[in-house]
Amino acid sequence: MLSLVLPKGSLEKATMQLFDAADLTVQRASDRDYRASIDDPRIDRVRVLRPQEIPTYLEQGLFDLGITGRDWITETDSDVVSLGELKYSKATSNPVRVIMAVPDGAPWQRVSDLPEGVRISTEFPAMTKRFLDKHGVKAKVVPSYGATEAKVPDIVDVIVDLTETGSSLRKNGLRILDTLLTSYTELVANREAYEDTEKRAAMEDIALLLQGVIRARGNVLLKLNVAQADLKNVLDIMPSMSSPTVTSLAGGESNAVESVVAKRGVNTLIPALKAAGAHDILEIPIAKIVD
Ligand SMILES: Nc1ncnc2c1ncn2[C@@H]1O[C@H](COP(=O)(O)OP(=O)(O)OP(=O)(O)O)[C@@H](O)[C@H]1O
Ligand SMILES: O=P(O)(O)OC[C@H]1O[C@H](OP(=O)(O)OP(=O)(O)O)[C@H](O)[C@@H]1O
Ligand SMILES: [Mg+2]
Repeated sequence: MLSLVLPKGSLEKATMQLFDAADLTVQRASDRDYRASIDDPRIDRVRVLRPQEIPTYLEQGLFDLGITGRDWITETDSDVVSLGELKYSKATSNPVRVIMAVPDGAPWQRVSDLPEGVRISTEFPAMTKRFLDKHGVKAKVVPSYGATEAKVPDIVDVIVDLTETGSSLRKNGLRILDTLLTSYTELVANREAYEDTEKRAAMEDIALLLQGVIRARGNVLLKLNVAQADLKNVLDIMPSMSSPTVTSLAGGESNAVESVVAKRGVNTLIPALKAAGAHDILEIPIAKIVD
């Protein structure tokens, strides 16, 4: 029923992993296979394409639903409907930023310091021109097709590029002057398809599954048993999403407690729970959390 377009490149691996974890496994013969399928009654066609082109194809109605970065939606100024941010990038769950950067030793401290005729290389010429206009800077914007950091200081004076971990900027001796955009990966739809009741329901189902996986990341389920006398001590230190579930065990003075907790911190939490009187402690991975 829905046609779906997924990003090739930086987001490809993380997107395939997300769909797999959402029980929407993308089937394809190899990573060179750009026509894929998903064994799901709501999805009838899957294509893998460059994220730069995805907003335009969605706007034109060539696909109903897709995944791309907010950076390319902004750059192409496409009229699409967002079904929400999906919090993952190439390497982390943090957003990427479109930044303006200059060599460490450059004399400029802010955008308005840039002299007339300054040369700027970028994969985002439209966004860069809008930003320069806002700051009243007249520059020569040169389109880049990648490896943008390598072009300063000899080919251009300034770059506008993406940064995620900051490692490319550090390796190339660059300093951030300003941020043009903070960009998450997004689930986006064609406007007309989104207005169709059945298609919208299918899109929302898919969004729910994908968000459920993202929400579960970094969390685990802890289950334990504790005697009635120690219950309060255990509950005092047990974190939870809302409040821990407490069930009394058959025939006695003992309780089972379960709670969703952040994985980070479990290394200190489990010994603390044990010291507070908990026993039979289980740590269980969670596939999805749907609010
Ligand atoms: N660390 C990252 N570096 C680059 N893009 C990222 C990163 N994390 C997420 N993205 C997103 O992935 C998309 C990158 O698209 P792009 O077409 O440039 O792919 P690419 O992987 O950079 O391809 P190539 O390696 O050929 O440059 C953008 O929407 C961008 O926001
Ligand atoms: O902050 P970081 O974690 O270092 O990530 C940002 C880098 O990743 C992207 O490059 P990409 O791999 O797309 O290569 P390209 O420049 O050739 O497009 C982007 O253009 C930056 O160079
Ligand atoms: Mg790139």
